[in-house]
Amino acid sequence: MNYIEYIFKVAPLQPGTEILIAELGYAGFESFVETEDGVTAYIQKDEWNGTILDDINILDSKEFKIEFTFSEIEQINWNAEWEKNFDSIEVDGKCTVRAPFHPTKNFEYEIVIEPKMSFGTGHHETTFMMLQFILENNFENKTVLDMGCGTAVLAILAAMRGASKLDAIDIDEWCFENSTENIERNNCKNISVFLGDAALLSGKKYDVIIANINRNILLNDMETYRKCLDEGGELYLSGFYKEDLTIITESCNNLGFTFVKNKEKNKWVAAKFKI
Ligand SMILES: C[S@@+](CC[C@H](N)C(=O)[O-])C[C@H]1O[C@@H](n2cnc3c(N)ncnc32)[C@H](O)[C@@H]1O
Repeated sequence: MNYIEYIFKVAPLQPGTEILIAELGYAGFESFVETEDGVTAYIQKDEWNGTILDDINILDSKEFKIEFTFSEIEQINWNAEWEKNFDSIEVDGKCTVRAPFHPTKNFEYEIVIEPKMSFGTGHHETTFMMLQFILENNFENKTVLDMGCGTAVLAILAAMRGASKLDAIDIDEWCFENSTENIERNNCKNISVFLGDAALLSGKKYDVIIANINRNILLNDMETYRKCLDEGGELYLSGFYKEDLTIITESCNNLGFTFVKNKEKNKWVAAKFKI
């Protein structure tokens, strides 16, 4: 499979690189290697088009100077790239997310993720805050949907926290395959993975829905999430910026959800709602 490789030089390096990676991730770039002066980002050639950078706001920002070149490259050894660039993370002293090549750590919850090209290593603010929510709340004997599962890291932690049965759904074939591998690797036998979108949810019911996707998809699929939850159901959302919390909350309120609390990290938000 061929990829398009973008080499970005970013000044000032931080927070420019961090913001750029977040925006590229949401535009569809699938893997990032941080370099001394910026970041190299990859997207599969068949998912690339010439307008891919049109919505990357930081490129128009006067605060940062960003230069880039791009070219087509052939197959990449992702594991070698990740081994060079991926550190394990720790969440609130209770949970670690690491790759198979990291040494084992003595945490209450140890998640092993082969990240490859799927989103969901815990490094992104939205994943991190959702992991925090899962650690802080009761998942014992709950049925859970992880919508937009990426690597399935959220479903895996929810399973470790006692959820009884889980569905993990992603629209991206690579994420579907990667989630399947990660679930097996973490020995979570009660998680089923599906390739698709909210259309798969017709007639389904859960106690908890976790969805870290993006503002527009969350708004679009909110009514479907509502239909999948009964009284007492919980909804955890992320993948949107601080300024979008109002519109997300309004959409939830219109469907009968009550806002419970939110978290903020850099410019990202995660929020909990209840029905
Ligand atoms: C921001 S990532 C989150 C991954 C992981 N849940 C995490 O928290 O790190 C969003 C994921 O949603 C998937 N996605 C995008 N649109 C979707 C849709 N309409 N339905 C289901 N999944 C979708 C993407 O493929 C991507 O893996």
